[in-house]
Amino acid sequence: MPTTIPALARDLQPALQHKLDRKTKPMGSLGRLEALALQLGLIQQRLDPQIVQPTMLVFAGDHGLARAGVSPFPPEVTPQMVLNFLSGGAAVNVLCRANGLDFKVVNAGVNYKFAPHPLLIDVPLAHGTASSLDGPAMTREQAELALQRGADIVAGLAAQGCTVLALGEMGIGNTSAASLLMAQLTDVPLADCTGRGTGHDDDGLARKLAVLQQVQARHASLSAPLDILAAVGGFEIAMMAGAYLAGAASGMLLLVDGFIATAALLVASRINPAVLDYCAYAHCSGEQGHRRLLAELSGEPLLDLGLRLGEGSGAATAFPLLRAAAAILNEMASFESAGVSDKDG
Ligand SMILES: Cc1cc2ncn([C@H]3O[C@H](COP(=O)(O)O)[C@@H](O)[C@H]3O)c2cc1C
Ligand SMILES: O=C(O)c1cccnc1
Repeated sequence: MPTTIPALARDLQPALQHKLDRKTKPMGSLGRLEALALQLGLIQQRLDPQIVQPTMLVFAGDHGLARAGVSPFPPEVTPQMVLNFLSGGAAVNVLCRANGLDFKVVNAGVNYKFAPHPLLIDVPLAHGTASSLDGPAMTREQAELALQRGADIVAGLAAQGCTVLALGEMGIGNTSAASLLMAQLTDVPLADCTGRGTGHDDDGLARKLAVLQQVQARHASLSAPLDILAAVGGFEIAMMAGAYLAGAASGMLLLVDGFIATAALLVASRINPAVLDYCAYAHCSGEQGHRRLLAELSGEPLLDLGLRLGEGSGAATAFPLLRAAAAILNEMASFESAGVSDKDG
């Protein structure tokens, strides 16, 4: 498991800032696009950062807890949606095509036997996690293996030259796992970490919270991030945590999606906080808890569109902002090159 993530070297910051400041615009007038450009330059350690083979990986896994009624949707939707991803019809497919991201699905542990497919990376750890109501969702060994598999997939992308990685997820019941992870790894009360997921009404939300309180009580004694991850799952979240760590270790910019993707990042950041230097936060999800979770990580979302889907849909939507940031740095004229007068002369 890659635990060595180089701290972001800041030596290039003055030169990058100067390059941005000499562009034909009032200083700072491109706002957060300038901050994004600076971050991309620092991550790549170059004044002309390049977006190469930007890739969306959607990790899918089933959750034993889903049988306890924590989601309004049945667990069968997880494999059905994976098949939808493979045929290119889901929201994330459409948004990746619209915005020029490569797309792959990772079977991290879905309760289904998939036929081989060019878009599928089929590396399941099991046919879904056990219910965290009855015991740990997975063994500690499975959690470690999941981190490693996620990391290995991303190391493969890095070898192909990928510089921007977005992660998405699919797994009925996974807002529950994400809420439990957040409550256990931060000081935020479980009720503030728990939302409507795929659309619970008030009664459904109350039932979900009651189940999650039982799960939390069962695992309350745990404090090590890997133990907590193993206790509440899921396989897709664990592989995403490993993927973030490997992406940072390879010097990729990591585009973070919604509530579940950010919960996976929270786990990764408790393993190695340096991962956070490599992250840009695509959006603030409508899911209760996400705004607070972003604040815990000091993450400022780029967009706030009321999206509450997951799959990587928010990351795919925000990706063009990254292209815009790189284009500003690489293609805009400077006061000198364009012969435009700067203020005071
Ligand atoms: C058709 C459909 C497509 C989805 N795409 C993402 N999710 C999202 O909903 C699930 C989490 O919500 P909960 O915890 O309430 O089950 C995840 O699979 C997530 O990615 C979907 C959910 C559904 C029903
Ligand atoms: O923000 C998310 O990732 C999210 C929110 C609701 C349901 N599924 C995912």
